Amino acid sequence: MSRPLSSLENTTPKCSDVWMTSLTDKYKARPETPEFEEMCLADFAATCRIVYGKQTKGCDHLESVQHIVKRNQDKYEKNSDEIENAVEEFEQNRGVIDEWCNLAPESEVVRLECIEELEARETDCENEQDNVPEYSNQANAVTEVRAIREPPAFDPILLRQMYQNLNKKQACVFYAVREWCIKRICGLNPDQFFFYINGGAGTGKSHLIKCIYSEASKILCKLPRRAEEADISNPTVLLTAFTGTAAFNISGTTLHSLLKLPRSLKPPFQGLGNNLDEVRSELLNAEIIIIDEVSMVSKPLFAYVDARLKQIKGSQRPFGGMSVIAVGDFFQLPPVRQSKPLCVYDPCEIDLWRGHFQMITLTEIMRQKDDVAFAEMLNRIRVKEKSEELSEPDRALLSQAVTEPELCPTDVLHIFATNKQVDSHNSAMLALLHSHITEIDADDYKKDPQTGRMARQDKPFKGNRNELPDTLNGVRVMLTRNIDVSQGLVNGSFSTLVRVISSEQNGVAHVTMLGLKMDDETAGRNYRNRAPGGPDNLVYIDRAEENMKQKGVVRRQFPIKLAFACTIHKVQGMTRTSAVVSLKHIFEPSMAYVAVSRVTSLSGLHIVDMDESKIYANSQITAALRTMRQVNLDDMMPLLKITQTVNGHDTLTIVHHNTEGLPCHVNDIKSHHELCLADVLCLTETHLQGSFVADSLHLEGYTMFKRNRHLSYTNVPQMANKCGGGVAVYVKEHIQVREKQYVHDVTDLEFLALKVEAPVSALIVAVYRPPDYSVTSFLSNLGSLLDSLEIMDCHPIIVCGDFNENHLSNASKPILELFQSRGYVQLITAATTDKNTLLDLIFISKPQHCLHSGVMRTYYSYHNPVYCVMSSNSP
Ligand SMILES: Nc1ncnc2c1ncn2[C@@H]1O[C@H](COP(=O)(O)OP(=O)(O)OP(=O)(O)O)[C@@H](O)[C@H]1O
Repeated sequence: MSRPLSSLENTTPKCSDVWMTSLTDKYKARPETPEFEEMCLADFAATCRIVYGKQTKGCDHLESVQHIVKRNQDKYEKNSDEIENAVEEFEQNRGVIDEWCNLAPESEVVRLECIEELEARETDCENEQDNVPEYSNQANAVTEVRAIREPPAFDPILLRQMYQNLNKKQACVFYAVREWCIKRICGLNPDQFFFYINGGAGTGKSHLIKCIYSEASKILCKLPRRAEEADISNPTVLLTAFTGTAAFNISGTTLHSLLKLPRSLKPPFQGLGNNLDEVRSELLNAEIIIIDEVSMVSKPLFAYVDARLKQIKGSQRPFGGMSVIAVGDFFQLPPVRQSKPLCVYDPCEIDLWRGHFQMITLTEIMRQKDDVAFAEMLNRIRVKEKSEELSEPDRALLSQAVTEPELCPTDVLHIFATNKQVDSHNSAMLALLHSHITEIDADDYKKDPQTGRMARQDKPFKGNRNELPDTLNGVRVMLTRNIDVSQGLVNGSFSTLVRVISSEQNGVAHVTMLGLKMDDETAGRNYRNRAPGGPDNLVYIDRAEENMKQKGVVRRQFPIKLAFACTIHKVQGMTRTSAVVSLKHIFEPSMAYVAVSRVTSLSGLHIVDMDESKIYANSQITAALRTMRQVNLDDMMPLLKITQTVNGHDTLTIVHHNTEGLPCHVNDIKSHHELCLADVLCLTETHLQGSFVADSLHLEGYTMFKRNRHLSYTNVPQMANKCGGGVAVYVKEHIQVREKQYVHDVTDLEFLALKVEAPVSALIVAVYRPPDYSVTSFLSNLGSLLDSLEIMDCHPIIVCGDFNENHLSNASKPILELFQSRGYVQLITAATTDKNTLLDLIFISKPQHCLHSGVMRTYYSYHNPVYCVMSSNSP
């Protein structure tokens, strides 16, 4: 090998001393001693330092590498043998942990149980996803496909009551989504929205989303469609939840089954493959997706939903361009597998939350609304930090529920933190209530290596599934699988085992079906009366199949387990009148809150093993929600906001609404949060007939004035005899008012005039012009009316009503022109109907008296109400 360049540069061109020996040359020339004879080149290179001529001169510190290594080993690995022995001993005996166990036995038990519980939850979760019914597997039951095709059929009467019961905050959200849908069908292309509906347990989140789902579906089905691409019956709103229980609770479907999500969410993303066309044709019309129990959705699952919707919709916009309503309470149970909740930022995961979602918080507790003190206490413990103490009043209230286990009612659900506690309670209850217990063996099959067939085993393998007690009357059981989500036969449904059906196989009785009385009477309709012996209204379930951990073994067993007690993780979303809750071994934030908030009143709650330190929230959630953007919903209920700021003593609030039928909508009017703020409520299209007024039409605190259609037309019989029309005005009882029954020279006009004398003096007239009533005749009669009002010399004059003249169109507006020619101003500027037209108008002779005006919202009429707030102090 040649010498280094630096050395060659110092030689003459004729110099022949250009070569030097390499490592190999030195190896070849190594001493012929036994030590070097045996040495390979690698060892030689590693242990023998190559010393060049120059270096040897005057160097006294030459030392072999081997020597250095040995010296360092002695220095740093002095105790290595002892350490190795100690580790081995520790592995064998776990001495340190045992020592800890001696010091704090209770904590150690809890620690071990928590590990066990977390493992169990992870298995549960796998089962959860595993058990989502497959599209093709259910030949004879109602399948998930049908659940999608046929939207949840809510009873219309019940649904109407649910709309009427919406509290103010719920109603604001409902109207916000409703308005978005109206804009969508009117072609106004509103922006995609991402709402997160937050709220403690029982604040009515599920109630609200059922209402939103129904209303949005009703409106969006009017969207123009391309017939060749989509079936009109396909859903426009997807109602989903993470768990089967939550899905059934809202009559929806699980996210997994709807979007055909794979069991493992690990990257890379798995597309729908051959199923894409089928799923796309079902979901192409969908505009909004509602996801309930979002607090249990992990970030990877959320990212999968986003990717799946992008694929289905063929759009790269977030969630494929669909608007999303995520619903849930992050202060309740978190996602499984230690994943961070969606609202907590994690730089290692795809974040679809922070940039998109805006929050709406429901605060009024509806579940415990008859026990307000309890409800308010629940709201406080929901967000209690670990370092905080319970306040004295809250401690006192909770202590009313604290009791001893032996004093608790045995027939109510017991809720524990760990599976071990649950199993022990279930066994104890079984022994207490049932003296004779037999077990239903699992049917286990194993692949025969010779025939390749699955052969039934004489005896079942031991497994992690419970054998079931064959004993009748009163055994409480819970389903452990999603048998049929659309039918409410889901993992976590409670029931009582009532009947066991057997048939003989090879001379041995073999249990083939179990008859259950479901706690939820609406569950399992299609599974009833399947057993011989006539209808008994029981829900019959069959054995379900699952792969066992042993390779090639399949088990067929009834997917139920004892349920005198259950874990806290099974009760999220449940409402009970009574429950026993143990706070022992609670191992996660929010568990205590979820458990104690299931009951409707404090009197139904029995707490055992009270431990205040177990009641705490996850501080990461508190921090994340504090900084989340809020949706501003003030505009949804403008009158509510205004009446909080004005002084009711010297203002007069006038509302007009075309009711499209007073008798059928009077309950909607009574429950409307803003209509009841009107001092003068003018209603058109009352559809009333005759002089009799039913009690139901009475609005509390109001005096009613009315004029039916047939009295309004003297010279136009075809109008007088037609159904519909009619005007009524409700005036608050404290207001001094006189009806102007006979207004001079005015005929053939549907109107009602009142003179208000205090607190604000005004003439108020409600008018209705039917769309088929000639404009010329109407204008002539309206002109006469305005003349007569002028003569009364009382201002301001307010004429409100449905004039069926669209003030948002470019067409001529003769009615507006007539009013303007008399000096009136029209106050309403925004659309008032579901077709984006402005038909409901308020004309005022002295606009300076008007403080506020605008459009309110309703759900039960094609028209929205309009309002104006008048002041007596205006110039
Ligand atoms: N506006 C309402 N009027 C009357 N009852 C209501 C209303 N909202 C909710 N409820 C009732 O209150 C109870 C709790 O409501 P819901 O299940 O919707 O609450 P939630 O917020 O979803 O609770 P959780 O977080 O525990 O699942 C239910 O019985 C429901 O019917």
